[in-house]
Amino acid sequence: MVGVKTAPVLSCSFCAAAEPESLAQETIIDGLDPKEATRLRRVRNIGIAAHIDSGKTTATERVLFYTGRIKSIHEVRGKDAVGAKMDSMDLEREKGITIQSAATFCDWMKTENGKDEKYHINLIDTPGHIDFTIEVERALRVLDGAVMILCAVSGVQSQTITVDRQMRRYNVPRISFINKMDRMGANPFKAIEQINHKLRIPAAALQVPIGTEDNFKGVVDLIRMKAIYNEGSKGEIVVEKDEIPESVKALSEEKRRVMIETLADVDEEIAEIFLDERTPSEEQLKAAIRRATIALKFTPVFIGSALADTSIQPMLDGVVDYLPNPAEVVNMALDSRRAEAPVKLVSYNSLPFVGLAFKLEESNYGQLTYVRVYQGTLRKGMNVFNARTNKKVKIPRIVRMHSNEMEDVQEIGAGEICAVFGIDCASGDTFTDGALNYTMTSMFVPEAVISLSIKPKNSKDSASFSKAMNRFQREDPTFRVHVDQESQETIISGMGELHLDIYVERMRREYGVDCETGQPQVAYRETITQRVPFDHLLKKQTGGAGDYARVMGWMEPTDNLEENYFEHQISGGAISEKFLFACEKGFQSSCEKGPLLGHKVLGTSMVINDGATHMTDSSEMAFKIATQQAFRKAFTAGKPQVLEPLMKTTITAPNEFQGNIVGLLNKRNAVINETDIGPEDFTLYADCSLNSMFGFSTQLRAATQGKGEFSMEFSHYSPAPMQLQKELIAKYEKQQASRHKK
Ligand SMILES: Nc1nc2c(ncn2[C@@H]2O[C@H](COP(=O)(O)OP(=O)(O)OP(=O)(O)O)[C@@H](O)[C@H]2O)c(=O)[nH]1
Repeated sequence: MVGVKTAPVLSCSFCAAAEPESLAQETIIDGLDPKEATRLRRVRNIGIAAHIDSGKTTATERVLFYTGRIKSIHEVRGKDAVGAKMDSMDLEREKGITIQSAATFCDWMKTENGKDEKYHINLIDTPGHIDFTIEVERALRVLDGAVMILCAVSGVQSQTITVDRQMRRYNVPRISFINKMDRMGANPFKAIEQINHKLRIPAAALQVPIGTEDNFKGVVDLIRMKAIYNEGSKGEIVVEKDEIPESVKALSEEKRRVMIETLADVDEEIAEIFLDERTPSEEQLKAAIRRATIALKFTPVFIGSALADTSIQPMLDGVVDYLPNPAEVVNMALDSRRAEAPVKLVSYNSLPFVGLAFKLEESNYGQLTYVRVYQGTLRKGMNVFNARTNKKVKIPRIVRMHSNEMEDVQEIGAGEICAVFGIDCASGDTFTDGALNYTMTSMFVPEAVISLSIKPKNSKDSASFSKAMNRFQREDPTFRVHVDQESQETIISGMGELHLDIYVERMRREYGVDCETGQPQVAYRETITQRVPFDHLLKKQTGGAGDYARVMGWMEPTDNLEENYFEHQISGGAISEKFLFACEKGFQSSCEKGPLLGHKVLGTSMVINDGATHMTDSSEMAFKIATQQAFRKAFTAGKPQVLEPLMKTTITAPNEFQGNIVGLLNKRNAVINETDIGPEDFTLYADCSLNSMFGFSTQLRAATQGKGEFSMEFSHYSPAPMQLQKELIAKYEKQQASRHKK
């Protein structure tokens, strides 16, 4: 069985088109040329994703140290004030949070059957905070597997649930690592129980801890039944002992049984062995764990403490043993020459090149584009085609990234990740060598839900301000900038307050521009609820050439609240193609700023089915304006309403606070969809309007003695309560009136 990796939009059509049988044929590594197979077998592209502060960066620091990529370990917010390698931005080091995902690579020597085998691991450390979720999305889009880190005390937290959703969206197999075993109250089995029940993915420990908290010394490997300890000042020496300490012998036997039982539920071979009451061999167990993990049916769980330098190396062995190599994941593209038919990409160096630009970053040497090579080889000096723009570009320089440092390389093979300089493109563009016309589906970009007005305090900084805005927008598809035509204010929008704050701060630090910002605003939408016919004539005769355009048709709500739609049904040539195009432009620009509040229009369609043109007075401008005027009139007559963003909200807290939290949510008119009550903690899933969630974190803290936490993710737009609509409209009208007076 193989994992099929697609972006969400196309997953259904791909699943329908791709029979598992035929997929398997082309992706079984043994079918490849033996040299390619050996190379690919030793490559892993993985990401590390988790709830905020679970220890992703701390664990990555150990991985880099043990694989020899860095010479010493520096802690996140450590006393030496250096900061972890992967948090390379000053702001990240100060705040101790990861903002941008950082890519690196390392080689891991694994001893197999007494022989040392070298594995090449491309690794991306992603941010935990929901506001930087696009970084996780784009990493998961191009990675073949992931390590999901959980805290041994907190277990599955609100953001773990979001990360879980993202991993499912891109069909990413995962191993789990329960970190912070040295903390007071550490309980890995509670966390495993939560993975099973809250995330609903079968999980079982492959290890049992030897001691906990201050006494955490190592782990028992349940497959080989050996004790594993770390020695040396930084845990760099792994010591294996056949002797399992008496204190954990019974627990190890019990958890080994649980591991086999869990595997028997998800793997046929182990199920048979289990039913025959035989004992599976080490090889059988490892093969079953690998099969089930890659098939997304199971997650093996490792246990350790990154800060205490304990049991990181076995987790790295787990990456190699249980996460897929690039040939074991099916990646699909669409063939534009064959009506966008789905095609499988094969990680063969000798095939025509196909790569995906998944992340852009401004560096001191120009724009850096991260590329995942899915097929063929990317060589320095070669010409590649951007499938979106059809433009040819030469690849001047290829580097492998090591956080903010880079290493030049001549070429990069299929299944690998690199960065290139000097190509102009957008995030999500597909590149090919021109022989193929393939495009890859791009990643899911969540809606921006918060906006604020911004301007430089000092007008002399305008040029740097624009430069920074352009750069941030190119790099981050969830960060948007526009100028409000009426107020002439620059408005930035993004995923949350922290997201926008970070950009304001980066503007100051990286470009020396201090900014003034307005109050954060919710990104409302406007829509109509009724079908309205229109017949609008624009006619101006003021001497000389006049303006003439007549447009007829109707406007109505669309079935979904996801987009707007324009169509013309003109047959007799009453309006020419050129003018119809101007009408469409008029419609699009009207949708940018709705009549009710000046927010974007959503879920509205316009059909033009008749009209009139004047021989001399009609122009594109006249038709554009006529359409805008018709839009305004029809929209106002179509019982318009304000839509507000509803957020999928996940809250976790100890059980005793359930009443308080339900009270808080009721006050906000939230819809509680589900509550999971565990032995100590509960998780509550609700839809809340973003507007009602300002200040929620402070109230949640107060209501739970600081023990509750929550995360929010945009879900959909829904009509705002009548009272709020009235207030918002009245406020907007007042603003408009005072603007016109001025
Ligand atoms: N006790 C203990 N603390 C740890 C461990 N691992 C990490 N920490 C601490 O937890 C805090 C967060 O660690 P990070 O590595 O920054 O976590 P992160 O998941 O990368 O954080 P974000 O990227 O901001 O989400 C830091 O203060 C670490 O020192 C551990 O094994 N034990």
